[in-house]
Amino acid sequence: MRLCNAQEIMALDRQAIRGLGVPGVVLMENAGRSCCDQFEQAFSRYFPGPVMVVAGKGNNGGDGYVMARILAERGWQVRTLVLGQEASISGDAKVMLNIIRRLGLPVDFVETIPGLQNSFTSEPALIIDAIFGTGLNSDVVGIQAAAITHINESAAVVFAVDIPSGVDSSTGKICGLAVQAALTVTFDHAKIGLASYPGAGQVGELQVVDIGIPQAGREDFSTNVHLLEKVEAQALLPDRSSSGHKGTFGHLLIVAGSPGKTGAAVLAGSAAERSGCGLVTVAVPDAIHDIIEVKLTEAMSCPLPSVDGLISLQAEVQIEQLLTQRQSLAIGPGLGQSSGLSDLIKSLVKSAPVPMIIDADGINLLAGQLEPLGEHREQTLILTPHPGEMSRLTGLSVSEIEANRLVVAQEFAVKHGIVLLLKGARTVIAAPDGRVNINSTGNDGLSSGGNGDVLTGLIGGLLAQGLDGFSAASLGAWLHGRAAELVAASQGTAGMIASDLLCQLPVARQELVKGV
Ligand SMILES: NC(=O)C1=CN([C@@H]2O[C@H](COP(=O)(O)OP(=O)(O)OC[C@H]3O[C@@H](n4cnc5c(N)ncnc54)[C@H](O)[C@@H]3O)[C@@H](O)[C@H]2O)[C@@H](O)CC1
Ligand SMILES: [K+]
Repeated sequence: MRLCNAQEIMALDRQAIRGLGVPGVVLMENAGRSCCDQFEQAFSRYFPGPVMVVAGKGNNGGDGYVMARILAERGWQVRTLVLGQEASISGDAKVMLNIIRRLGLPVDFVETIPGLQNSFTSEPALIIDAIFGTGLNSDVVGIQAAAITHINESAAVVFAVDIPSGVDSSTGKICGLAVQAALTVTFDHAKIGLASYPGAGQVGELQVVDIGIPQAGREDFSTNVHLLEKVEAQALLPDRSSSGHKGTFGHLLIVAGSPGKTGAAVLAGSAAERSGCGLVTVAVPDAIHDIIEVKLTEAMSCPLPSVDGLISLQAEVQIEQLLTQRQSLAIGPGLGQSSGLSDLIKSLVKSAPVPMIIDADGINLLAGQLEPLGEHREQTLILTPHPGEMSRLTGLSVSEIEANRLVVAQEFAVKHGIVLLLKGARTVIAAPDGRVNINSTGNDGLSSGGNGDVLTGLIGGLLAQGLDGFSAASLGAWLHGRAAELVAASQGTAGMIASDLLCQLPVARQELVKGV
């Protein structure tokens, strides 16, 4: 699903209104009416209410006045609370406000927090949040903040117009606080903030409705952010010839593992086997090679020279030799930390002749020394940090990263010319050219050790099958999340372990192949 930011939707509105002459009140009427249709469809069991529309001073409030009028016409008991003086409402919103005033529908204007408290004394069954939409441009304070607190503390079911008030529509950042909605109806396009956490957590069910912005005039409109749903994931599947052999489907080299972390190497190797790639070699420190030999069945293994159990810098020659006959490299899971490993990673980033994915300890080994990222060959480079690793890479705090996941990932990818996959609920995948996918699959069962190793092996395997970095990372994230959903369908999420995902990876892929 295409996602747009506030500027993009405003540009579309402007083009419709100024460029094509579609009156703004027509769009507002359509928006309010579509909201009413969705509202009634979802909440008919609450008929006839009471319903309270809480309106801000802008056009989001204007949509709220339209809803108040249409719902009242349809028999609902509606009253409207405007956060501001009547004289402060202008433009299209004023036109719509005037109509409900002339109709004699109940409207209160409140300017103070004590006034607001009086207005919330009678509890509505349903609240329509029309305080802020795409026009929100700073943290919410004062009466609007108090209104949002009242809405969230109320037992009423909440419907959000366009976006839950307080969520930044361009980023998903919560501007101080935000309405928690049960249903959000948004206009023309889903906004980035509705799909990207933390804002996505405020949305409830999401519906996108047409409000009559013409298709004509959109020729120049392109958005570079997408919600990665099944249809988008399907388009990323690598070609697979039925007459292919193991050499056709690529050979991945995984460099991973250390004493105490053999499982990371095994999980990455096993996931790569389940990715559809033809051959997998797992190269580990010689100190643990015997263990890996026992644990891995289909994948090949290879011992690398080690110091104190960790792969040493001397391994570089052997890795380069192996890479001459491999199509991709995955490095990082369970590697441990040493200065030799740090030098090895930096050197491989610069010289690896194949697409490469770096995860876990591989990322930590790069932290604070990002210069090599700018020197990597023309080959694809993918980094897959969780927010803690992203914090070490960028110097930002985890809360700063989590508050602005999309922008942080996008800026890093563009700045360093790499693919950056930021893990977490709604994983963000950012390309060096600024494109971003927000993954739609997954669940909290993925919040346990080893799942990142599975993702690394899976993406490495997709790279070996010839996908470009952005596609491999995106498809890998989708399949990984979908596999977790399939596991959860039979056993729930608590107690799900990383190896549970392995058998479900081909099932998830098959869903895409078959389009079921
Ligand atoms: N432009 C159009 O043609 C249409 C717009 N529509 C609605 O209009 C909305 C956008 O309307 P607006 O641009 O008027 O903006 P909003 O209604 O989202 O916000 C109202 C105003 O609040 C002010 N504001 C921003 N941040 C604030 C803060 N933290 N504290 C206090 N005040 C703050 C801004 O000046 C803004 O104009 C959309 O979300 C949608 O609901 C729809 O009616 C469809 C048509
Ligand atoms: K809203």
